[in-house]
Amino acid sequence: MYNFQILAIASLVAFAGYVYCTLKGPLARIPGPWYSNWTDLVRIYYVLSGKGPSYVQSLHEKYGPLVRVSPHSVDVSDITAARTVHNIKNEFPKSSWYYSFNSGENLFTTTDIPYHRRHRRLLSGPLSETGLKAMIPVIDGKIQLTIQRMKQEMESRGAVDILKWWLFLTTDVIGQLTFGDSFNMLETGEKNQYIQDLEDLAASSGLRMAFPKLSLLAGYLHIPGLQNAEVNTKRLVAYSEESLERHRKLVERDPENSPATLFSKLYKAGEEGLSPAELRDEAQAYIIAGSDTTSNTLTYLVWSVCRSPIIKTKLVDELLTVPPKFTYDDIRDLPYLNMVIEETLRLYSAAPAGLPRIVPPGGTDLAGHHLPAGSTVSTQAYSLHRDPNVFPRAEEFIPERWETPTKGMKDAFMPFGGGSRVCIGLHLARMQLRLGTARFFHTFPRAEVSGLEKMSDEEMTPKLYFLIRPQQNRCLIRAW
Ligand code: HEM
Repeated sequence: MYNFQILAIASLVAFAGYVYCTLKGPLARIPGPWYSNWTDLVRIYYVLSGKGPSYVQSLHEKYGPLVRVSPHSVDVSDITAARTVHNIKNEFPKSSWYYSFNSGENLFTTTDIPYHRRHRRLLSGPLSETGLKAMIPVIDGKIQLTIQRMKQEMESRGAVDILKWWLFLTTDVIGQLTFGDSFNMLETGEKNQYIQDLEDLAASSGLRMAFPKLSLLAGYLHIPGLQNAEVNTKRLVAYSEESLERHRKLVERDPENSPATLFSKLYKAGEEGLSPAELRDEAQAYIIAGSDTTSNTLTYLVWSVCRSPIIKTKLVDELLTVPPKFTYDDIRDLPYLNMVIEETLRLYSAAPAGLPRIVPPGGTDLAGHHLPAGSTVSTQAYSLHRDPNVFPRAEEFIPERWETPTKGMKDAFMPFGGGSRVCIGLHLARMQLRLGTARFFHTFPRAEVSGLEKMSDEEMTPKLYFLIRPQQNRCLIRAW
């Protein structure tokens, strides 16, 4: 009986301590729903249902620009605060959550600032606009092949699944530019093992990101999605190692005649290059970050344009002003084409969810509140791009809003992130978006949304995971 009393008192004291710490916790005074002070489970529920960003946006609408989303993290939608968090000096490092992507340590996942600086310095040149010039013929060749394959599918099926073909395009492009060897999905019309593995990984990514610590134990716990992640990752790593080694040997043997890649000049290790293991892990980052992002953007762009005859006519009329055998230089600066791209990146940001960062030593003041060192602060493009004061009629697709963008619009626009961790592939992405859109509407000026196979507009309401995607993973267009 005596022992029971001691246990009861100890439990009561522990519980009171927990309540006290929670109510006096460092983020307890930040506005937010009461439960977010106690548990992360509600947020996780929405993340797993593909509604994380819209849930956080609903909290901003209710509680203001800084909102507590879990006991240890906040999200900020204030534009000045977002630019402070994503600054060029890397003062708010990425949180270790990025390691749950299971792609090793690379430019995208690393939290180590000196490592990031060195890799970014070495990898930026080939992905700059100038560095990419030499790659344009390869990229354009693959885009023209994509259009040809779309035409064939249109003839045999009566509609084209543009999501499928844009994904084959962007994956073949990044494969070619990374390994010097395409995945040949445009040619075969099928996904290979590498892409299957990537897709399986993406399917379990919600679970891994919602419960990052669980994925570390995946080898010991028999949880279906998580266990496969280990197998998929091993196969992806092996593929990258073999492909890079093959290309490295080719470059050694015949440097003049081997296909140039984004890594060609980095094969030598040491200060001026990256080791084989480092290159392998960067290859993973490129393939993962450089495929679905661009293909989903192209898909939402074509679908949005096809839904509006006025927008489509304006775009097609502009494309008729360039020579029939146009090159990238002919279309690069077409005003309306670029407005359509900006509006797609705003409304259908490929990476709409929170980008978590750690508050540096000394803490910080954001949007009128103090955040202590070590807490997690996120910003999400989904909210920044829907600020009604900056983007009136924010839920509507209006390319014309980019005709004379205000400073507020430019500051709030963060589809590629910002500061020192801004997307390194943004020039490559823009190149594919411009050429892909121009070639598509030049070839199919009367394209419209198809109703074949029960395709509906509701299907295109995006699932909002870390990346955006249509509900049924397809988008049928009558391309003619
Ligand atoms: C429309 C297409 C794309 C979108 C919307 C997009 C979006 C983003 C965003 C939002 C980030 C920042 C993530 C963060 O701060 O947590 C990022 C980083 C990154 N992206 Fe992209 N991306 C696109 C295309 C590409 C392509 C084609 C590549 C291929 C090279 C790529 C490679 C990367 C890498 C390596 C990083 C990490 C950069 C660093 O931390 O220094 N992305 N991207």
